[in-house]
Amino acid sequence: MTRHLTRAPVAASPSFSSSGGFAVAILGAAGGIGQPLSLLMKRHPMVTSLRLFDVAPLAKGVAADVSHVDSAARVDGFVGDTQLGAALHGADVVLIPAGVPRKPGMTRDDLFNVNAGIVRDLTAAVATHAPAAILLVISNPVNSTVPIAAEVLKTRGVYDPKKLMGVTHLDVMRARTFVADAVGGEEDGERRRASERPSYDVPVVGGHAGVTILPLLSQTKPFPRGGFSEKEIASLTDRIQNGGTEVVEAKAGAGSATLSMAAAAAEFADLALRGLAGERGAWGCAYVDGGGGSEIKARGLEFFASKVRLGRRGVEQIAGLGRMTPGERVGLEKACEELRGSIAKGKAFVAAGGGDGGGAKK
Ligand SMILES: NC(=O)c1ccc[n+]([C@@H]2O[C@H](COP(=O)([O-])OP(=O)(O)OC[C@H]3O[C@@H](n4cnc5c(N)ncnc54)[C@H](O)[C@@H]3O)[C@@H](O)[C@H]2O)c1
Ligand SMILES: O=C(O)C[C@H](O)C(=O)O
Repeated sequence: MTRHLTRAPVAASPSFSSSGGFAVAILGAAGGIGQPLSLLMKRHPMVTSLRLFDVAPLAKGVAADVSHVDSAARVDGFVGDTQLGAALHGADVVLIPAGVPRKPGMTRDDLFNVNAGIVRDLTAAVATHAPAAILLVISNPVNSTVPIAAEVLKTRGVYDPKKLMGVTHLDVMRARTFVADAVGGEEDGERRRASERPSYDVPVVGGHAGVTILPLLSQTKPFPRGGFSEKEIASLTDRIQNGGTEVVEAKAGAGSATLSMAAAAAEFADLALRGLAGERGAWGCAYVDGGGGSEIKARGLEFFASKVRLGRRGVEQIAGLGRMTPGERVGLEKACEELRGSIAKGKAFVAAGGGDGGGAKK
């Protein structure tokens, strides 16, 4: 473990919640997402301990680098299985962006063979060293990696469905951006001043892959004057569902979304931290156990992305799907059908291999 102090060391307590701050661990901190996410979490005013873990030795360099940013958080770098337990010990929030990203032509499910084992093993370590932490899974395919994490936590007897979330917030961020661009536009080629740019909230439910990404444009707030035309609905839905592929193709083999993902993960982690601190009104969309409420439960789907309110115990309230248009209902059918298979695949993976977590039991 390499320790970088940017302020006087805080007391060696497993959790700093009582002193007004939180301990955050990032597993996969040396990666494309992990690095900018480390920077953003270092700047978060509620973070007093930031643990940066990776199998790559670069995690120590990232920790050294980020530690020079002038904020309260103590930054520690950890490398390899033997340091994973120390990285996790007492963490309040654990973010997992570890795993391989897509290349052009691949689906997120094509990452399953590599990333399923990574998420399984890291979750096993979380179960041992930070069983009460809020666990935010970024690694793809999220629709399957979250069920994998749940099964591992169940095997270890520490599963709290309120504390496990798949991070789908990038879909929400994209929806906000694309809707604002479409509705606000740029007039006469002149760039609007930032203060004039309209801002919209669009719930995105379902999951995080292709047709499972279901933007509920009819629930956009504030609802744009004049609404959306059928053509706009079709093109916005398509762009939100394929935003990830747009970036994968633009990066041409060098990876997938990293910077926007780090921004989205940091924004979602902020909601989780605010919830932990007891703030009311920390609502966001995430892929959770029981998501979508009774309508989705009746379909037998255990996981679904929907609007959730975050609080001291993690997910404290799950919103129903609300009124949907006939077109959104068609989308819901497609999303549920695909999700059923992805969830089953994740669960079967753990059932076949056990939830013991291979090499990362520490
Ligand atoms: N949820 C989302 O919206 C979303 C968005 C973008 C990317 N992703 C996913 O996030 C993952 C990471 O993407 P990236 O671009 O950062 O990839 P990357 O290859 O740049 O970084 C991954 C990092 O994980 C590390 N790693 C691998 N195995 C590990 C282990 N067992 N323990 C700790 N660290 C380990 C690697 O060393 C590397 O530093 C991918 O699966 C990608 O598909 C998800
Ligand atoms: O598209 C990917 O593979 C990465 C991520 O899931 C995204 O939506 O950007």
